[in-house]
Parts: sequence; C-alpha cells; structure tokens
Amino acid sequence: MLDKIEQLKKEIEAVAAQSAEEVEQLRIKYLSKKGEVSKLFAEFRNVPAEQKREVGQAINTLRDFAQERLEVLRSGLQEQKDSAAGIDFTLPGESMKLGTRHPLSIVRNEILDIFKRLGFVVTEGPEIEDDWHVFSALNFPEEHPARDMQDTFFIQRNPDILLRTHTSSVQVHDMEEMEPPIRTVTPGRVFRNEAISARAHCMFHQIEGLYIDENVSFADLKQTLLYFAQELFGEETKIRMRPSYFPFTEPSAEMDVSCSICGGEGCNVCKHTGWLEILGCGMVDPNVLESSGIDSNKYTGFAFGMGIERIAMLKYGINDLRLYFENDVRFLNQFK
Ligand SMILES: Cc1ccc(OCc2nc(C(=O)N[C@H]3CCS(=O)(=O)C3)cs2)cc1
Repeated sequence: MLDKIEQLKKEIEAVAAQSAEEVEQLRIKYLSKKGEVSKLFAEFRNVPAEQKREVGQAINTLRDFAQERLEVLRSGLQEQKDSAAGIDFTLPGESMKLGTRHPLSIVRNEILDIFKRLGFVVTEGPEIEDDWHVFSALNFPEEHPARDMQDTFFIQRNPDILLRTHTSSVQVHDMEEMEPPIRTVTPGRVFRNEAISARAHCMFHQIEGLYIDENVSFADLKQTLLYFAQELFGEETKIRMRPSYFPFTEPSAEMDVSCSICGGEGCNVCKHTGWLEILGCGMVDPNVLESSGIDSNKYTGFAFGMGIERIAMLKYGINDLRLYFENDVRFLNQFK
C-alpha cells in the first residue's frame, strides 16, 4: 500500500491545470468522497496492525499534500488572471497618506502647553453669548463703540444675544464659577463684524489668560509673559511693555518681543523696529473682579490676550491670512 501512496504522490506532484474547472476535476479525482485518497482510507482496514500507524500517517500526509498542491494551482491561476488584468504584485504598496495638523492648532497647542506647565487650566465656553459676559462684566460702558453693530455680530437685540468678540467672556464664566486662585487659559474662535477693516475677516482665533490670587502684581505679569515669550520664540527673546488701554484692565499694556527673524537688528518683518507686537495684557480692573463676585480688596489679578493667527504668522512667516482657511494642501502639507 505504501508503494501505491508513493505513486499517487508523484502523480499529484505532476498535475497541472489551466482553468478553475480543471482544478475542480483534480479535486474530485483525488480529494472527493469517491476520490483516490478516500479509497486509500477504505482499504486502510485491511492493513496489518503493525503497519497501521505508518500507513495512516502516510495517507494523511498525502491528503495534505494534495490539498496544498491544488491551492498552489488555484493561486497560480489567480495571479495569471491578475497579471492578465495588468496587476503587477511586485510593485511597492501605496504609502499611507498621513495628515498634518493645521498650523493654528500647532501654535495653539504649543501656547497652551507653556501655560499648563505654569499651572494654568484650559477652559472653553460658548461662542454665542449675552452682552453681560462679553461687555458689561468686562467694564465696557454702555456707549462703548465695541457694542455697535459695526464691530459685533448680533443674533438678536433686547436682550442682546451675540457672537463673542473675545474669549474673555469664558473667563467671566470661570470667575463666576471658580474660587481664587484662578489660573485659566482659554482658546477659541472669536467674531468681529469688521467689514470696514483691512483685515476683512470676521472670525479669528484667540487665547486669553487670567490669573487671580492674593498679591498678584504687574511684576508677576511681566515674569510670566517673559517666560512665555522665551519658551515660544527662544531663550534670547526680549520683551517690552508699552502703555495701552482696555476697559477690562488697569494698567494696560501691549507687549512686544524682540524680532525672532533679525534678533532685534531690524528687518522688513519687524518694519525695521526690531520689535514685534504679540499680545495685550494688564492688571484686571477691580470693577471686573467685583462684577463677578470676587472681592477686589482681597484679590488682584492679571490677564492677557493674543491672536493665534498673528503668533503663527510670526513663527512660520505666513503673510496671507487667507492661507489659514483656504485648506490648500500644498500649504497645509508643509506642517508635518
Ligand atoms: C476676566 C478677564 C479680564 C481681563 C481679560 O483681559 C484679556 C486681555 N486681552 C487683551 C488684548 O489685548 N487682547 C487682544 C490681543 C489681540 S486680539 O486677539 O485681538 C485681543 C489685553 S488683556 C480677560 C478676562
């Protein structure tokens, strides 16, 4: 019987097939219920006991060999079919196209990480707000021009519901809900109805920060912002504060950093001043603290605000705001 098994193995080794039908014929001949292998199993009962182990293993091996051989014939036919269809399997695979994070997201995350390292908590809030959180609680007088339709998108009037013009509104919620010490940084979209301005873009991105505690001083503000500027633009970066005015801070200042392009020598980016304005800041006006129920005799605080588009422009030399929202992959792909 072992000779018959060996002979069948040689026969199967030599079989070929030019079509799926021929493979099926071979399967029926060797592996079906009436096939050659089944016949061997039928004869197996006549094999002498002392040979049963060897013969049984030989039949199982022959069956596995026949199955593998038929599988090789099938896949060979598939490859012929594919190559006939022009598929070349030797080509390298399609590389996975990886996306890239938007430059505004990269800069936002970098700025938030710096303040998180200082113990600030990230807070967010609604883009549709009431005029209390956007204006009144922030010490804007009733007749302030920012409240006009020229600067603000109103959804309804009386009561005024509007699109927030800064993320300070979220920090008013934070002051209403949190007990000092308060250390929050708040990223988000803000909306300005500035059809008349050269910017002519109605939405941009901001990050604002707020620190309220006992004995917070302007020196704390300067030190915090110096650390932030050097972390973001490099350790050689210098800062300077210029007096300014905002309804919600007193004193107020605008902060410049030494130009990271020319190191302060003067170039066309910094308009040959050596300085670049990056944010506004100041000590929180006591009226603002009191409006949100914080005792201004016990607590003081500082705050700052910056536009992310501007910071990203300084970091990456992006000189056209439209690039941020046109989603041109030739632009976005550069931020791998
Ligand atoms: C409760 C509270 C109190 C005070 C606050 O002051 C946030 C501040 N923002 C600025 C500022 O100059 N912001 C602008 C920079 C460029 S921008 O994106 O157009 C907005 C100065 S102080 C915030 C919250």
